[in-house]
Amino acid sequence: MTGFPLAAVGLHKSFTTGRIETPVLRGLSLAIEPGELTLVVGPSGCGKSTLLAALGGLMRPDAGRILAGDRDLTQLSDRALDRFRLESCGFVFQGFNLFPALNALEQVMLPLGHAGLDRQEALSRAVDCLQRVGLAERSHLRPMELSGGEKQRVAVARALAKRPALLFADEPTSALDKRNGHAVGELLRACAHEDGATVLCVSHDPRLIDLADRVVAMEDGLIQSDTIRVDAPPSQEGLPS
Ligand SMILES: Nc1ncnc2c1ncn2[C@@H]1O[C@H](COP(=O)(O)OP(=O)(O)OP(=O)(O)O)[C@@H](O)[C@H]1O
Repeated sequence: MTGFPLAAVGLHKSFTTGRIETPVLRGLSLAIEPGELTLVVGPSGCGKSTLLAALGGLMRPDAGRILAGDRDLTQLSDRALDRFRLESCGFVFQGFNLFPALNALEQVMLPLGHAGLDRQEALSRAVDCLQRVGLAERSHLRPMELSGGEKQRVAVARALAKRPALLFADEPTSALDKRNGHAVGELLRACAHEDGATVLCVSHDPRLIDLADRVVAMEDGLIQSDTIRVDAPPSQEGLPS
């Protein structure tokens, strides 16, 4: 699905633990575009995941607006926000969020069923995406039988299979070796460049900087720098299956 512009306008978010209120986003504004892989980098705790959660409609900010195409997510009811996520968003979470009882193929197929695809189409997309992340031979295995890196690749396949307009990935290569990390980065980039999705990725991984169209650096809940990259990406290495 082709993406659409997404913008945070003056976002504020604080978390309160006991009596201590910690401001995490401090009036942050950022606009990202379809067809681009935007990478958000910055020190641990600076608010990257909080920004991603807000832009993906997973968390409501305390103040500010989130414009997704022609909608302001902060004005939507919980139900409308759930629908927005279901229809438009794919997520790769830091903790992978896989279901213990499902094998890799079922993990990828499940959200496709929720999105209304028939079983045959869901199966064909799931098989294709598991192959693209190099897991064709391991699609019958459950999370407890998979390595951390394999689980992460299942989570990536699940998000890609949905062909979302907006793709959010939080540290999607943290458990991956050089080759698989690069290949997942290439897949995120292809999702933006070939499918036209709006792709936002949060990462410490320097391999992704080379693949990103734009690198946004955060510090203390604000944008510190915003760099459009013009370098040609390295060639695709492909994945073992
Ligand atoms: N639900 C929450 N309740 C309380 N504090 C939270 C919550 N979520 C995040 N925080 C705090 O907000 C701050 C920013 O967290 P966030 O996960 O956005 O940072 P980050 O830049 O993504 O960090 P990392 O690179 O380590 O993942 C941290 O101090 C974190 O402890």
